[in-house]
Parts: sequence; C-alpha cells; structure tokens
Amino acid sequence: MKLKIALLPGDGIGPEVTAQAVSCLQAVEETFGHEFIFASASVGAVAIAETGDPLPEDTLALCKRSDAVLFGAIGDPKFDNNPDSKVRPEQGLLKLRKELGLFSNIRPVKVFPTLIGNSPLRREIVEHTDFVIYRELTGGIYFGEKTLSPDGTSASDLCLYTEDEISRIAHLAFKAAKNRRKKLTLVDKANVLESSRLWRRVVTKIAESYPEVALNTLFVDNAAMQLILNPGQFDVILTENMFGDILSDEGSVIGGSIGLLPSASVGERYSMFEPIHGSYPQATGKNIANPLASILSAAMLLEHFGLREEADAVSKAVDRSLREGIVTPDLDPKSKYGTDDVGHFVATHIADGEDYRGLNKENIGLGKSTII
Ligand SMILES: NC(=O)c1ccc[n+]([C@@H]2O[C@H](COP(=O)([O-])OP(=O)(O)OC[C@H]3O[C@@H](n4cnc5c(N)ncnc54)[C@H](O)[C@@H]3O)[C@@H](O)[C@H]2O)c1
Ligand SMILES: CC(C)[C@H](C(=O)O)[C@@H](O)C(=O)O
Ligand SMILES: [Mg+2]
Repeated sequence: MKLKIALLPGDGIGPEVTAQAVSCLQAVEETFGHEFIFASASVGAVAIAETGDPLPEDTLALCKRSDAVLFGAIGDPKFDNNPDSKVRPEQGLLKLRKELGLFSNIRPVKVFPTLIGNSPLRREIVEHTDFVIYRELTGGIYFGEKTLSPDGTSASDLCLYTEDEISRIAHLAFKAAKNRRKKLTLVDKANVLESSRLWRRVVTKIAESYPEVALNTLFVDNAAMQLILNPGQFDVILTENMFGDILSDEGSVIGGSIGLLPSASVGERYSMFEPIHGSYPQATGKNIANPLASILSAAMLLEHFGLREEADAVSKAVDRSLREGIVTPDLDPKSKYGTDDVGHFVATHIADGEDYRGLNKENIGLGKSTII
C-alpha cells in the first residue's frame, strides 16, 4: 500500500516522539513492502515563531493532500503563562481538527500485563481494564462563542451541540460497542446542562437501532469516580469534547503513564493520529519522553487503513519492549533507556530482529522514504 503521511511534530517532546513513530513506520514499510511518503510541516508554537500563525496555510494544505496526519504535540510555557496572548499554539490544533472535520476522537485505554504493578491502583482493580473513549472533538465548549467583557472582568464560553453532531459520533460509538463487549456508557451532566439533556435524548433514541448494545448513562462526576473505583466496568464511553479530554488523561493513570496512550481522530474524509499527551516542555531535549503513545498512534494509523498485521507487529514489538524492560523513566525511574532507545528497540523488532536505523528529531522524515 502507498500512503502519503503528513508529519506535524510540533513543539516540546513532539519531534522526539514523532521521530520514533516514523522510525517504526519505516520498519513496517521495509518489512511488509509498503511505500510511505512522509512530508513534515510546522504547527503550534514552532509555526508561530516561523510565521505568526499556529496553523500555516501550507501545513493545512499538506494535510488535505495527504492520506493521514501523524501529529506530535503542541504547546509552549511562554503561551501557557500568558493568558493575554491573542495567538496560541492550541489554536493550531483546534483549527486543524475543525478544518479536517475530525469529529470523532478515539482514545483506547488498556493495561499492559507487565505494567499492572505500575498503576497506583490495586491489581484486582486495574487488571481487567480495557475500554475506549469516543470523544466528540469538533463541537461543544471548545468551539462555542467566547466572550470577554470590555473591562476584562467577565468572560464566557458557550457549550453548543446540535443533534447531528451528537448523532454522527454516537453511531460510530455504538458500532464500536457492537464489535467489542456490547456495552456503551454515555457520560454527560444531564442533571445540570441543557446540552447534556440533548445528548441523552439523541443517544437514547439511537440506542433503539442497536438492540444488542446495552446503554447506560453516568453523570461525569460519578464517571470520574467510577473510572478509579472499577475501570473494568467500561467498554465504550461516549462523551462530549471537554469531558472526553479530562477523562482520557485520568484514564491514562490506570495503565501507568500518559506516555502510553494513543489516539485516532477521524471524520468523513480525513484522519489524524496523535498521542493524548502534550508537549511536556520540562522533558524537551532530555531524551526521557516515552515514545510509545506516538508509536501506538502510528499503529492506529495502520489499523485505520486495514493494515492489521502491520499494526499487530507494532503492538507486539511494544509489548516486547515493556516485557524486556526497555522503557523510559516514567515507567521505571531507574531505567537507563531513553526515548530513542525505546523507539529503536520497537522498530528493530518490527523489522523482525534486524538492526534497523532509527531517526532523531534532527533528521525526521529524511529517512529512506520519499519526501513530498
Ligand atoms: N494534543 C496536544 O498537542 C496537547 C495535549 C495536552 C497538552 N498540550 C499542551 O502541552 C503543554 C503542556 O501541558 P501539560 O503539562 O498540561 O500536559 P502534558 O501532557 O504535556 O504533560 C503532563 C505530564 O504528563 C507526563 N507526560 C506527558 N507526556 C509524556 C511522555 N511522552 N512520556 C512520559 N511522561 C509524559 C509528564 O509527567 C508531564 O508533566 C501545554 O502547552 C498544553 O496546552 C498539548
Ligand atoms: C491541547 C488541548 C487543546 C487538547 C484538547 O483539550 O483537546 C489536549 O488536551 C488533547 O487532549 O489533545
Ligand atoms: Mg487533553
């Protein structure tokens, strides 16, 4: 298969972890005989520094002419610590999601057997954790009208949803539940919010079309508690934008590190794959960031295009790195392995044990593949 993949490494640890994901994709390309054509472009604070725009037109154009986007992370403390900044890296990510119509954000949470001991929760609580969050990604409070009073003493953010926005991700979530353990939990705040009461009405109606899927509902405060009390109860969680953002980071703790959680963002035409973590500024350049979330996001990219054997090869190599203790310090504080060691190990074992050249953030996308 020939795939054109836009690389948007972004800020902070983004380039470091994305380089390892590309290295793994190149190992897949070589091992399974595919052709991946990579092209890098700027996004986030890096793009602001270059152009003043967190999502330059050239970057968006590259994404629209590619088959998929592999995204690193955006964000920089100089913007985080300046609430008056009119331009922010996050605007680039949100605009990209909206422009590409990526309304469904899929965030799987599972516990790797060798990491059960890493969880702050007891083994019997976490050992059966295997759920996926379907997060609505292009509506709600993220994209509603924002106001700031002229004197700067009051502000608001509108949470707006339409029936169509809810319906289209609900169908994807129900279909996923049909192919999993046939349970879907709608998480909302319908006891307070009108928008949540619309979610509940629309999803309850759609459930009638999926009689084999059991629907239950939880208010988001209770859901946050249930995630810790008994994560094994969940199969598919369907929720709106803000709640999905918060619950997925919480879910990452169950498995031992946010550095393990991948995501896929899909719409009618485009798709983007990225770790759920951010730019982790404190780790930039230290070679300590866990690249597995980015590597597993690349596996979700392969899965999305029907390359299941290839995706399995990546996941198996990741499992092997965890079993053999080739992990970054977030998983083992005494670890002597860095971001590049973990990426190289995984790539090598995808390429069936052959020694495979890795990439680093300087030469990302300059590997054997064609660059468009
Ligand atoms: N999708 C994205 O690009 C995205 C997501 C979240 C946050 N951000 C941005 O990132 C910046 C930092 O935000 P933050 O500190 O709240 O979130 P963050 O996810 O960058 O880091 C939070 C904590 O998670 C851990 N962590 C994150 N990534 C890790 C990795 N790969 N390996 C090991 N540990 C890891 C670290 O302990 C870190 O302090 C902000 O500017 C924020 O807006 C971007
Ligand atoms: C950086 C921020 C806009 C983003 C979000 O809230 O969606 C991040 O937290 C994420 O989870 O991808
Ligand atoms: Mg988040």
